[in-house]
Amino acid sequence: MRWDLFCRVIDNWGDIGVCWRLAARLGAAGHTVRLWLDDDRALPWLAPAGAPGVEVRPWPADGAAEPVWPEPGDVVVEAFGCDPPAGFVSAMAAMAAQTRTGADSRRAPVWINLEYLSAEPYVERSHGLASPQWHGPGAGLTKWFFYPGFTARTGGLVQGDIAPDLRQQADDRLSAHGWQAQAGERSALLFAYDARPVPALLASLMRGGLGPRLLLRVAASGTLQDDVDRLLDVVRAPGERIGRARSAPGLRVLRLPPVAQTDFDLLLAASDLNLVRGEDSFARAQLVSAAPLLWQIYVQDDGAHAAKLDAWMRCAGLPPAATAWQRAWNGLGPLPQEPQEPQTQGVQTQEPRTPTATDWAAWAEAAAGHHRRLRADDCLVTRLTAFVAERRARAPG
Ligand SMILES: Cc1cn([C@H]2C[C@H](O)[C@@H](COP(=O)(O)OP(=O)(O)O[C@H]3O[C@@H](C)[C@H](O)[C@@H](O)[C@H]3O)O2)c(=O)[nH]c1=O
Repeated sequence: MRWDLFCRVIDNWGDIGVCWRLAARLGAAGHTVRLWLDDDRALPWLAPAGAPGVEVRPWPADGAAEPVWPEPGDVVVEAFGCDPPAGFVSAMAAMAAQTRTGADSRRAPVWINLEYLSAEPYVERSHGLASPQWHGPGAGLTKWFFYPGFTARTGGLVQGDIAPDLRQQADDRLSAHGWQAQAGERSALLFAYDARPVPALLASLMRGGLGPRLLLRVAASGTLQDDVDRLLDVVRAPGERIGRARSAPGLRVLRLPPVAQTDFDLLLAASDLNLVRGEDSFARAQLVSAAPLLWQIYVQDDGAHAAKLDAWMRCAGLPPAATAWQRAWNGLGPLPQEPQEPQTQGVQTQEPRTPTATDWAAWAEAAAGHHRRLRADDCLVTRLTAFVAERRARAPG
């Protein structure tokens, strides 16, 4: 099928990261995709080689004159409710009108709103719902909500071909760059918005079974690289990327440049712990790696991110110490080794508990189980194409 995928880059790299992954996967499955982007500045490093079947087209800035839009394809996907341009939607509506009057045998495109990923219960309830359009250029059309998710009653996750020997491939690739861990050293990938609790978190994790020696690979993170350097005391002599951390003995730090998304997957696959953020790196880490992950969630002004985090932790079956580390990483609770404040007068205070290697082992087991369950599911692209085929079958012509 021919797909038009609209992506508005709001901030960071999640919008383009999610859309590029979907576009590339659709292309790999034999579809053709026009990816309409309002900001393609990340593409030269995120997707330097492009992808078969995917053509990137500019989406003119708001207020700029709209181009003469080509005829819409079989499916139009707007990512995260980004509202495709009025001229394009008018063209969709015109196709639908001609189909209805029998003036044209082509089908109007199926219009999908690809939503945010969450493990919250509303996702199963809302997945696949119709949103009839009453006003504006799309009046008369129906937009369909498609929710990625972690269960069979959602749209699933973009999986694609994940090679069984990905970890080996990853280790080889990292060795070629000199980014590999040394013998007896574990490795973690840090991709974060905010580096504030990093040294204390790492010290706690290393005491809790991740140590005694750790290589921390710090991914490019946009604006926060300097913070990470300062907090971890990274040595910044020319050509020297190895550093040391103030509060975590046994830690070696490697600062990475931005890498292509396919290489980013290898970094995730090669690490014993992934500290990921946003949506795409978070989703990907649990698919390409059986190792534990810590998710730095995108903060929402109304605090809704806390419920979103809790829902995912339940779905991933995180054991107690992992839950505490996860909440602490997001500023939602203390680190496991810190004394707990009594909640109410008279209630016995929980003893401060230092995490142990058992905590790490329990977490690793839970993470591996969650990874296996996800990998047993089919790909979002399979579910999306089936969903589209069903809509087309119900509205023939
Ligand atoms: C560091 C790095 C990232 N990447 C890619 C991986 C991902 O596809 C992408 C990062 O996207 P994310 O992990 O989603 O994190 P993110 O935080 O960058 O993105 C987002 O989170 C969403 C929840 C918000 O709605 C978005 O607006 C956005 O903030 O960048 C590389 O390809 N190479 C790299 O070196």
